[in-house]
Amino acid sequence: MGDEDWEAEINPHMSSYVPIFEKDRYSSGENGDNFNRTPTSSSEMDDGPSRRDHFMKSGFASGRNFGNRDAGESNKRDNTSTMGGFGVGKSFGNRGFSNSKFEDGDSSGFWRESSNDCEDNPTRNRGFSKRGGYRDGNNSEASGPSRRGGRGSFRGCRGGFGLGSPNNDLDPDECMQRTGGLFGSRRPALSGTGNGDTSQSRSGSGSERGGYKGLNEEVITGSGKNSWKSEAEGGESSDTQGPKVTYIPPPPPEDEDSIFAHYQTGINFDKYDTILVEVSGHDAPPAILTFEEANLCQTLNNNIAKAGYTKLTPVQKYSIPIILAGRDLMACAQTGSGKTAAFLLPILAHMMHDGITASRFKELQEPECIIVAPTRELVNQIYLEARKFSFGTCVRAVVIYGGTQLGHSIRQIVQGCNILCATPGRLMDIIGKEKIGLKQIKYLVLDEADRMLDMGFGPEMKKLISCPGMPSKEQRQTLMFSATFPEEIQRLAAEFLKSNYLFVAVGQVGGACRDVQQTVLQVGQFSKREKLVEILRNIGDERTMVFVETKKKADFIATFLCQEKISTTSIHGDREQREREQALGDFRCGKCPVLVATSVAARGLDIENVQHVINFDLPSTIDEYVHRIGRTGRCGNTGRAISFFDLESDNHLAQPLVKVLTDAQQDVPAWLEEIAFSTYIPGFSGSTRGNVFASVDTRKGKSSLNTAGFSSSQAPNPVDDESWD
Ligand SMILES: Nc1ncnc2c1ncn2[C@@H]1O[C@H](COP(=O)(O)OP(=O)(O)OP(=O)(O)O)[C@@H](O)[C@H]1O
Repeated sequence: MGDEDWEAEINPHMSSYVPIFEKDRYSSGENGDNFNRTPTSSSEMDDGPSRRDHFMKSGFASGRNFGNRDAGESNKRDNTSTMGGFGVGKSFGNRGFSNSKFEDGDSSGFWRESSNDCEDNPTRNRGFSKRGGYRDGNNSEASGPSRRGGRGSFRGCRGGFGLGSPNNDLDPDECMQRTGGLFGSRRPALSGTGNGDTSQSRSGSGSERGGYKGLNEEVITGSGKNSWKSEAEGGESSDTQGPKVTYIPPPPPEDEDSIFAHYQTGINFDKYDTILVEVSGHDAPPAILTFEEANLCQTLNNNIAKAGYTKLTPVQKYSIPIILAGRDLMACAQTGSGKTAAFLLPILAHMMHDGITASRFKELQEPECIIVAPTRELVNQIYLEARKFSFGTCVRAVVIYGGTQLGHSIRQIVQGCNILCATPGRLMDIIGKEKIGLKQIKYLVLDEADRMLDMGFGPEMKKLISCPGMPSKEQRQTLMFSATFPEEIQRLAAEFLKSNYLFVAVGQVGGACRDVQQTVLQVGQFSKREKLVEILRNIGDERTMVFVETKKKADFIATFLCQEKISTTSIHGDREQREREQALGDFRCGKCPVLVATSVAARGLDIENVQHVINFDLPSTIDEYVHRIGRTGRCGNTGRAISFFDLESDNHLAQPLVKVLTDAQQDVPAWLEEIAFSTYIPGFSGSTRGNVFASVDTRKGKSSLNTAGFSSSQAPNPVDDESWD
């Protein structure tokens, strides 16, 4: 669709959208951080400061930085962003963005920006110009806020302005259903027709960080612009920092069928038996071959059967006896191969055997096990697994994560807590509030351990193990699991583990799951959208995850696809938690078969029937690639991954990509081999010989290669665009 068509579509709707804006839905921030102006009339939306307010309140990202700008600048920004976006009411989500005009001369139309999504980065401010159009580079009109305007507007549709049309929630139009998934979750708060949840965003979006107040939403402003820890620090809200988050996630269904709902293992499940496994370290107990050999109690065996598990996966065969023997473990096994049960089952078995503190109301709970993972959705998934396997036992699992009301987390905990599944920020908050004591900890599990120990979460993890009361590593059992384990991270991990820990490496060279058919296409930045649409049209309704590099791009591409009448939703760190959960729900149930995601969804998520992963943007590291494509082809099922390789930006990935493809016995395009050859990095080994396992135990001093045989120190640092926690 050409630019003109997009404008034609949006403009007739503009006038009817605008008056819906109601000034009294917003309140001013006391610290001037974010929302220090109150619109005085709806017409202010067309110019002046009110628009900034609108953007902030409509869930625009990083309210803090944005809001701190001076009024003059904000006015300019406001002016430039007006038309781009408001679209309220029916099908706004599409139209809000559809007005975005790309003046970059490209047919595919993506902006040229640094993938670094730092809010303060001026280069990022290139974006939507007046009426949402895009101008590249230094064009003053387009610079700064304009793009934000486009985005803010986009969010506005799902946020503050959804009342524009009475049809907003009811429109049976397919697009609207899509946008319901993509945009809908604040509507209830505004319309008062919701479930009583008066959600506030946590992760930016201008809300939790001080930017937005909806009709019946409670906002308590923080003490100033510095009251928020950076997201990279795993910053989490607490009562003293920023506005309160009031989102209370709906409880999961309690009936047995739902608890044990599972998908079928795939045709390649039995092929797991042929995967090579290496255990290193001293005195490793032998692997078990069947669940019976694990000698678990009857209740656990019943739960395993109800979960549909009849046969152990390799990582389970090796890890279960190791954990049962009380050993520390670092386990590296391919995506989707059952690592969660590999640690949950033996921990539960121990708990059942040794006895646990009975669940009862106590202000300070002392769980026996803490499981940490990098994203909210993943930690929730682990909790559901823990709940499933502990069904009918006296073990109580609890989940706490950011973006939800702190009081809710506390209420869950004080009712009793034996296994605590948590994201790091919320965990540290709760420990700080003395709701969790660590004295009884016997098991500390780091899922996606390489991520938990890298620069993003490593400091939080170190804090955790040095918290008062936390048993020393000699006194607790520490377990680490991931599909990737770069060498540097393994070294860091040693600080957490007893020196005699065991290392289990499962899987074929390169770590990518062989059940995923991988294709790499050479697609330039400005042809990507067209290609994406072409592929998605061919795919039809099959569930597809589309990965992009930045949060803004996720919004943009999702909206673009909606406009192309492809039912799409999105998940990324700037979306409110409620929106994230709604998006995942819509994707899981097939309402929106396309999920556009940033790397926040790259790890761990286990969603039935994801048949395709599309790397619209390749990630900056090969490990991330392995995790992303691992969202498909899980548990013996087959899947497909298509990656757009941009010669302008992805050449550094050519070598490790060739290795991953080769190791997974995939076709390697000649052009990719050529690039890999021409960008030769000394020390890189394209050969699979001598590097049979996805990761090797660094204690053997054998190799400095990580997943792709690519030294992590050579790999570029990932651009961390995300709020993970
Ligand atoms: N032995 C088994 N038999 C049948 N299904 C299993 C078995 N073990 C695990 N599964 C199922 O396989 C799926 C993938 O498991 P899980 O999410 O634990 O994988 P993972 O290795 O942690 O993946 P990732 O690396 O992506 O986090 C889940 O749906 C899980 O219930």
